[in-house]
Amino acid sequence: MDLNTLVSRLHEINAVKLGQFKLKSGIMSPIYIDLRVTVSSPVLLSQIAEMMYQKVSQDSSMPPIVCGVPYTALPIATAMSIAHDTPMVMRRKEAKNYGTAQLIEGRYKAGDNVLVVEDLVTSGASVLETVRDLNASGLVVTDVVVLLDRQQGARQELAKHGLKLHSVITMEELIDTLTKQGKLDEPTLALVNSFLEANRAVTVPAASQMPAAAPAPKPAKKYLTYEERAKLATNPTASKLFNIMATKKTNLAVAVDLTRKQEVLNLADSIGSEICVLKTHVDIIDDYDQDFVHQLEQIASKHNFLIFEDRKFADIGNTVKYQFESGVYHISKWAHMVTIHGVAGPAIIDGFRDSIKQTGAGLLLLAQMSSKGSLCVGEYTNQMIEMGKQNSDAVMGFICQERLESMSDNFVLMTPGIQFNSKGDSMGQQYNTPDYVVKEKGTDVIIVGRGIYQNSEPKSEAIKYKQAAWAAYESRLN
Ligand SMILES: O=c1ccn([C@@H]2O[C@H](COP(=O)(O)O)[C@@H](O)[C@H]2O)c(=O)[nH]1
Repeated sequence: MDLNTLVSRLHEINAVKLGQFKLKSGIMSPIYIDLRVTVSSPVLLSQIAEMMYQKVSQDSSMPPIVCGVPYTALPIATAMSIAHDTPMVMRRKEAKNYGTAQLIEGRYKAGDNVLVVEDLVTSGASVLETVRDLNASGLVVTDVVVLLDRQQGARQELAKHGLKLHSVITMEELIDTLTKQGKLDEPTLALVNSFLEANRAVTVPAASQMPAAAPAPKPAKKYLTYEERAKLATNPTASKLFNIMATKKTNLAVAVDLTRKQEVLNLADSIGSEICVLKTHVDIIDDYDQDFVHQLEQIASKHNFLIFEDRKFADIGNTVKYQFESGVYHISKWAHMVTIHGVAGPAIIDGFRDSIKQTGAGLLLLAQMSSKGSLCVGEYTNQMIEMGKQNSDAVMGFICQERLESMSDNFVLMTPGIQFNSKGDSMGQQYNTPDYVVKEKGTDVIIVGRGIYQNSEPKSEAIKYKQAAWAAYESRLN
């Protein structure tokens, strides 16, 4: 099929849309190419796949495996794979948290070269996300093929990572052809041209960034040290916490769920040398006042630990802003980190931005919970991880029960529901041991409550938890 026919067919099936459209990069565009509709035109879909295959074969040698960028390019890659008997692998957008938990599905071996197939590119961000996961699984990517290059910086961005972009048609060619076919009127043409001129380079969002100059792919190292993670952290409190853990050799956080302020302060001072974080629920303290916070801050700086208010915010952005900054507790003034649920959607994070900009505090997203029958599982968990990745300046990590493959090393993983000698309580709490969650499940910080503060010797019990969690961390490095 020639380009003229291709453009006609795309126009006929309404894949070329004119109006105002928000692109993945966030910019508004007067033209939008929606190749998802091609799934309803199988002959055209297979012709598109063939044109893309031929394009790569002309310019380079065709890699032996194809991988479509989810989701629009999956049918294109599948059509190419079937027509040429070229094996395909599939990248999951989020690793599943059951079964094999693979990010890349299909049969392959480290070092195999994969052609990345995408419908179109603007900044190149989606392609880079897929390349990053393929690389992390030991696969090599040298070539990327798209139907349409929007000519907004992707070619240059991909080249920085050693990736050659092949495109069947460019935006200029598409516009030119539509104009010649009488499908673009003068005012629209002027609008599209000035948009393209003003948006020659669209920035790749931080979440899609890969190290410049694509590294020689090698199987990912499983565990980094906390010192190394401190350097990767994208939130200042995450970095601080990794450093405190490395310096004090402790990955123990204690949940002090006591109801009198003096009890909390006494325990904080007694176990302060053993912990990296002290977790509070200030709304359960009967005699809470600002003096309590003042004293707790002094104890925290004396022993070099961080204060974590486990408030579990869950409302709309505007409300959580007040809950965080105002009221009786003024949490934003003293808490180094707080927990939030994602049920309200990602805009909840905007409620914290003003404060966080000033203090560098961190948000912990509840990706999983320790209680029986928790609804924070499966796709919800995946969405929380994605929310964290999209806001990695504000989000320092996750409350979770296991390290999932999609949780990158810049995040701190904190796990409640820890006791040596109990499996749970009568109200749904479930317990695991420090060794199980840190070594077997790969999380970073254990959060222990009643196992320590209800013990008759809380300090010596804290030392036992600290030693067990640290030994689990050290042994997973080997
Ligand atoms: O999934 C979650 C999230 C938070 N928590 C909190 O951790 C402590 C655990 O206390 P224990 O006495 O060790 O059971 C408590 O403050 C919870 O609010 C959790 O348990 N599970």
